[in-house]
Amino acid sequence: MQKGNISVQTENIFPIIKKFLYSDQEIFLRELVSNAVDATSKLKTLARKGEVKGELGETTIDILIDAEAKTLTIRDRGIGMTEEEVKKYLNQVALSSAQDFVDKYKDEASIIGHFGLGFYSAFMVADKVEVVTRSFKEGSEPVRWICEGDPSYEIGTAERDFHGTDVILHISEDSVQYLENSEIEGLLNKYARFLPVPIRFGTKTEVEYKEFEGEVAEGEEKPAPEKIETEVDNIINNTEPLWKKNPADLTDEDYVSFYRELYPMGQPPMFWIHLNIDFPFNLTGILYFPKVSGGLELQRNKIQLYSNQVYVTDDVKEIVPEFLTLLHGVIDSPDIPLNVSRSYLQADTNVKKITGYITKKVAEKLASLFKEDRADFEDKWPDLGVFVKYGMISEDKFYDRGKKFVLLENTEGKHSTIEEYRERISANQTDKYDRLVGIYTADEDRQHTLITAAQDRGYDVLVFEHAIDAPFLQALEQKEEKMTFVRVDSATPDQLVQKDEEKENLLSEEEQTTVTNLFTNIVGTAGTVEVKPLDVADAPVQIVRPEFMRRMKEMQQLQGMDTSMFPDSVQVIINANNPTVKEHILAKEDEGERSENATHLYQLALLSQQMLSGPDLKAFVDRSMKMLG
Ligand SMILES: Nc1ncnc2c1ncn2[C@@H]1O[C@H](COP(=O)(O)OP(=O)(O)OP(=O)(O)O)[C@@H](O)[C@H]1O
Repeated sequence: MQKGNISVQTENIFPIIKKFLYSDQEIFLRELVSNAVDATSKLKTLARKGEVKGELGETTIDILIDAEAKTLTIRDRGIGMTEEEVKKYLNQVALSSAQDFVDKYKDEASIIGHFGLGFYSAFMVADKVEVVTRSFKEGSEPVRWICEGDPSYEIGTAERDFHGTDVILHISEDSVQYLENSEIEGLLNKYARFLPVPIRFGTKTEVEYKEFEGEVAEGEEKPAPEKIETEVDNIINNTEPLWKKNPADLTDEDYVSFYRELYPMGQPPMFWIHLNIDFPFNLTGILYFPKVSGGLELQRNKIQLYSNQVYVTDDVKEIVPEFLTLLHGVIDSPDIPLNVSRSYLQADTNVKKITGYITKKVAEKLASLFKEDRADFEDKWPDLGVFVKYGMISEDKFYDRGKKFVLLENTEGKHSTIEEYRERISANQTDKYDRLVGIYTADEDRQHTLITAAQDRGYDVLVFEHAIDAPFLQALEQKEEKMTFVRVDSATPDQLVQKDEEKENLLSEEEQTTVTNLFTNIVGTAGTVEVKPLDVADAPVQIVRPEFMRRMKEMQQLQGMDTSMFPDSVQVIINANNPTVKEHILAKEDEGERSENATHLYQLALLSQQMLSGPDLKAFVDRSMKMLG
């Protein structure tokens, strides 16, 4: 054995690396298996060029645990290294890159990817690393290199009858979990699932039943099938994941079964996009549209990021726009810098281009679905809507594309694009300021009375009942020309779309004052009272919540502010022109009867919006019975 000293200052590297990467210790396996894959791929490339003498033979990578010797070995049959190369790559490259790493990240709190640490990460879990390697080059002698993590190493001869490299980790006391099968299997599943070279970890038993094939004498039963168990290699990875294949060669079933492979528990996706671009950056992948009508949060963090089939992370926030994190699937790009900090990543021009590209592809896919089969698109809208609206709210570019296919649904289940909607309502729902007024409900059942009243006026009532709808209609108001939205309960039906016409008030000034005072007494602090000349056919008492005030309050609630101090700004509108007001209130001489009738009308208005409960509701029911009797 020859001894030497590694040329860089490594004495102090261990504590720093261990401290930095403690929580991410497990990436050592990804790094070492990636090196093994690289070495194997390089050999295959050389073989294709005719630069390898003799047969290539098996190229499978083995992961071996020896619990007794406390070693974990990563064995490849790749290009291997000569003694010179070991000295060059392991002593100089690997260890000096570790030094670079420490220099670079000393002051950096967050690190993404951790690539660039490579071979050296072995020392995060091992206190001694042994490498036995033999170059594919003809006449190469096997070499053994041993390093215990300090600057000294040993190099000498070894036994090995095939080319490639064994990296033998003598696992340290505080990392013994890496000697357990289940732990290693879990890590391989996470990081190595789609690596391009087969990776074997132990064996598994395959069971087969063989039917009895001999003669069965008459009256005798055929013997039960024979159970045959065979030990076969346990290859843990799929070397040709779907996203690397040519979309033209794939069927829908292929995509669906790949989705199942990624998310065994999930519902089948609605559709997908196969991404494939070489220039100006390299990116492949498949993005699936899940059914998102349920909880939004459940859907997140389902996109996995790969770099040349090596799993990197499922935290893709910096790479795809926020709304696209609702999608599922895989993005694979060697062009996303992985060894840098997040802030750098956000500013990176390649990442920006990738983000733009993905957004564009998603919008194009939706646009083509919309164009090709509108009926199907409408069927999927309950799941798609949230996603499209979210995108339109959060990305200007997506808004411009999305406005062509975003659908507004009305209470009759009819869907229209913004343009179609504009056309449909412009005649009847343009107000005196020349604005188009969209009318919507947030709760079809509860606001049924109000919806009917609006429809009686020929208004179209949209359904906006998802949490995303409030910011969405705000976005429409900002971006669309002369368009505004009001909820059915924001004004009396005739005032939803403000027209210029002044109505005559059938009550005298004095009568109006009497009615105002009477109702103010009854309503108390629950709201303000106003007497207005509405249509004769409109209800005598109505309750409205002005749009602006209600939205303000909702917004504050959304931001987690305590709004209990602000009363619900409810307005009680008395329809001066409804004959009931005259007949059942003003015409009554008896104060008590007058007040009782007014209370009854007020409670009817509350009831029609499901705002009546408790003792008030009981009083209302009792009074109704009495009236009937
Ligand atoms: N299993 C292996 N077979 C052959 N050569 C290897 C093997 N592992 C490492 N090497 C050599 O050692 C060098 C240093 O490895 P290291 O993992 O530190 O860096 P890297 O692979 O070049 O880059 P990265 O930092 O992305 O991992 C490699 O470039 C390669 O030449």
